[in-house]
Amino acid sequence: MASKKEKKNSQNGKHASASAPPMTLERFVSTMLPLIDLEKEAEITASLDSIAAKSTQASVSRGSILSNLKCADVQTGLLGKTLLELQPNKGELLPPHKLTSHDVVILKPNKAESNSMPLGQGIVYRVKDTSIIVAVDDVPEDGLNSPLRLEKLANEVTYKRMKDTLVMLSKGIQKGPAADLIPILFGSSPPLFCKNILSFNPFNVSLDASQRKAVEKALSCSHFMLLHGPPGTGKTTAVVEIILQEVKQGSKVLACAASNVAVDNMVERLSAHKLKLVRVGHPARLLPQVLEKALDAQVMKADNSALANDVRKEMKTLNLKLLKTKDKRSKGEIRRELRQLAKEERQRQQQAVSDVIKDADVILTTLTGSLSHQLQEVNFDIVIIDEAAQALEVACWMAILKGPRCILAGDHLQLPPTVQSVDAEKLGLGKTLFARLTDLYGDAVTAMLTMQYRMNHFIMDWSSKEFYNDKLTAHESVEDHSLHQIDGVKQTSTTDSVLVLIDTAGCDMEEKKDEEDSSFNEGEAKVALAHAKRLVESGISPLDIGIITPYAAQVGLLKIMRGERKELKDIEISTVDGFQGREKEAIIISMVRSNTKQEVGFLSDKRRMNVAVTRARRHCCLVCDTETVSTNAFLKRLVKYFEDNGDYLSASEYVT
Ligand SMILES: Nc1ncnc2c1ncn2[C@@H]1O[C@H](COP(=O)(O)OP(=O)(O)OP(=O)(O)O)[C@@H](O)[C@H]1O
Repeated sequence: MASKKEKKNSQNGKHASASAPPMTLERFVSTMLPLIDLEKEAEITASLDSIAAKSTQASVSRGSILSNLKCADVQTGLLGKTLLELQPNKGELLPPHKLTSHDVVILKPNKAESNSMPLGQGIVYRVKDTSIIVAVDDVPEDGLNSPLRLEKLANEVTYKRMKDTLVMLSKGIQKGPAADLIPILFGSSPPLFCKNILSFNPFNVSLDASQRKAVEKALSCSHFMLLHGPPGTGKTTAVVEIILQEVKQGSKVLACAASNVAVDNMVERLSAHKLKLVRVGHPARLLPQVLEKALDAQVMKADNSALANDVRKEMKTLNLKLLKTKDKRSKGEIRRELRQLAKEERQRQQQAVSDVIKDADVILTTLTGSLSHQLQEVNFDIVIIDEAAQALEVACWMAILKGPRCILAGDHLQLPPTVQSVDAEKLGLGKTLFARLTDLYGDAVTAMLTMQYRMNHFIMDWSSKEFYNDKLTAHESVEDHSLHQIDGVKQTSTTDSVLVLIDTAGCDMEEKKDEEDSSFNEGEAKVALAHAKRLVESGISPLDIGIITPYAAQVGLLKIMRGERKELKDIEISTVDGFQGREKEAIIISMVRSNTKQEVGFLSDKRRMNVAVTRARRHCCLVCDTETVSTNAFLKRLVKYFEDNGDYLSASEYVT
């Protein structure tokens, strides 16, 4: 039997069949509204406890509360935010917990009742083994010297904004800047492109032919375009060029992605150019290297902010005067003056924000961020969404409604966004706009990038044939690169090979299941670590090696089995899903499934295997039971490809 999670993920592999009726705006809104609620509930159940409803003790044991902390440090400096560093009151290490960077948290006295008022609210900025740092707007006046606890809050903003967007879509937003675009994205009128394809002078002179074509198509689209970027083909490079060209033509651009990291990646790439960039988002959620582009940083430098500061100083003096004044009438006058100044301070602050936003060429934010209050009244000439195939369609609409044109960049043949609710997934929440528009309009609206800059051609060819109609070409700088060409690496049979298949069939390495129904395979873990050790012994840096597997339980097992072995400490071990968008010189894939029933579970989701194999630059090693996995036709082709084009080894050679 496939596990619940596998069933959920196998749904991911399906696109709407050609015969499915095209989605209408009305059906989209009515289908999605309840699914957003389902997803919100699933997220809360999965990672949080409803704090009021459940006991604090239960939350502590599930890790959504960190208790018995002390405030070890208070620092200002993160663009006006204060960083509180909290450490365990007893012992050195924080207990196991589920708080991660960017979570919204509240701070309470350790013994406070579960429904008591918090001392403050903030965003988790950093999590270390020994402490957790939280960014808050205001330092609590007292309470920091006593034991504290942190509680994770459900981040309901995204869900609320998605619902607001659906309501806007259903209620006459058709009059807004995206009025003409909306019916096109639902298939009721066709998208247009300028007849004369615009030629352009590239800022990046090394753009390849497919990237140039994609930029031309983007510049000439009157409504929307899909930029299809298979692994390593320079999708973000093309997106950056499109943004630069649009700004050159006088457009105001909104550039978004679902994740903060992907947005910051665009900010970093654009920073080298003379552009007025503004990154909208909470400073605690931004990478340190892009902080100077943050809205808060630029607002602090604005004239109106300086004036607002002067007003605040004046208010401080008046407040002191108020304390000393006894006369009732004078007190009344001071209060009136204070109210007036408070109003002025607010207006100047708002003016400073809107000046910075108005002056910007490009605003960069997450899809959720595009509905933040600072952007409420702001419209754009074009909306560009990177990693659009990893974003929920509803989330994309938050940004799309802000402009008459949009470019969606992504690859629907890699993994889609994770949907936590099995029911919401089944009912279509995970179907992306990118995939839907590919089904609806296909090549007419798509520019595909075809030159890839990551993989040796042996690694690429399988993916190219299986997914991209054999259209990919490896750039000469990578097509034949192999591990032994890296400085300091010995030439051995392992570093010479690009593809390696290690077969566990007949080696007594059956899978097992943990209590959460996730599969693991001890024999395979041993083999994967042994192969990693061989690579390290040949001189490959452990930082250049990744071990990836579809199963969370196998990740846990691999980490336990690696233990304290120093030579393997820096090897990254992760699920395939957690590795999307990343790369390593050498990738070892542990497929896990090995059983007499010949079940392959969610290994059969083609997109997951596409992501797994295409993370590797120079060396890809597949560890699997060929007998079990070959029962699936797609996996059988993968195994055969490795057998035909790489080295075939038996797992018994690794575990003598
Ligand atoms: N025209 C080009 N000439 C040389 N190198 C390029 C070119 N385009 C992209 N690259 C290189 O290819 C790599 C991948 O580029 P980029 O990050 O833009 O790709 P991506 O498609 O967004 O990545 P991913 O596959 O992770 O989604 C980068 O190292 C980039 O410098």
